[in-house]
Amino acid sequence: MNTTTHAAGSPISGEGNLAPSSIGAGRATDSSQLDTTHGVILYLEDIVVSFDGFRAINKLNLTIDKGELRSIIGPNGAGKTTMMDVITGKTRPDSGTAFFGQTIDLTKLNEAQIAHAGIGRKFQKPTVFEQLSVFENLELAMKMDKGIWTSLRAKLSGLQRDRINEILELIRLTEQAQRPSGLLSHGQKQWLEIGMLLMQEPLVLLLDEPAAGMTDEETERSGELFLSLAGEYTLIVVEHDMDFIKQISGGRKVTCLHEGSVLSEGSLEQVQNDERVIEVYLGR
Ligand SMILES: Nc1ncnc2c1ncn2[C@@H]1O[C@H](COP(=O)(O)OP(=O)(O)OP(=O)(O)O)[C@@H](O)[C@H]1O
Repeated sequence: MNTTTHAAGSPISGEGNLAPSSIGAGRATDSSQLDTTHGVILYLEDIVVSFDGFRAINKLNLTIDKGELRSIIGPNGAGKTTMMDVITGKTRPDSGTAFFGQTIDLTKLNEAQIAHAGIGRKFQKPTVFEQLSVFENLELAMKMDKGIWTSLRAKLSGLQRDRINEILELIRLTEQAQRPSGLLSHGQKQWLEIGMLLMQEPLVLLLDEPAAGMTDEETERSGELFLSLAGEYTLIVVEHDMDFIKQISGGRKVTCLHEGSVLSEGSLEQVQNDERVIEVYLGR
């Protein structure tokens, strides 16, 4: 489920009218400024989110290490979207602890402040500026805080141009740089949006069902992209496509949510063989 508004759970709005939904409102924290002394970049403890008395998140505990590529799975309604809403400040938890690094209390910040601190989110539906070229979309993402038209008119420095070219390579859209982004395939739009997130130099990227609607080839390319980003960035990927999870997880941890808390966590093999996961999610 990908609601943009919440009936309860203390909605905190903050997205501008012109900005695509994945774009945060400013520069990210320098990675050297974030205190990850114990290797932990995101720490959720006993998080509870209720909607009219129903606990969508029920004493959720989750610890993500810096540089991790964590896959989150679970049946519909397990609380995956709500968990991301809590991390990004879209929904304020009723109770519990949520820390970014050792010192940044996410429950005290709004969406824009959290984006600024270095947590970027990509929603399922690509929201690029279709009339603008791929290059211009990346350019805008970098300079969003100045406003759209000022941004487009302002001259790029050599360093900024290099950065855009670097991202174009990474998302494999160098050859499409001058094309209007509306002409890209669904998969290419998704990569462009990831590129737009990267322009803001986030430390953590939250990705909601990134493989949805992609061809097999695009899905595989996305997997390669995520694997190349892990380490330098921390990625949290919510996904239902088990082949994709298999590609990106390797020996990495996978978390299965159910009824608002962690049902199982471990390697994909461990989670897939967990009787409780088979029961509620994977089936026999
Ligand atoms: N704004 C809301 N008001 C009331 N109930 C809500 C609201 N948002 C989510 N819920 C409920 O909370 C539970 C968790 O929903 P959530 O969208 O987080 O699950 P999910 O794991 O992301 O599911 P899916 O895989 O279908 O996207 C569901 O039962 C959902 O109906």
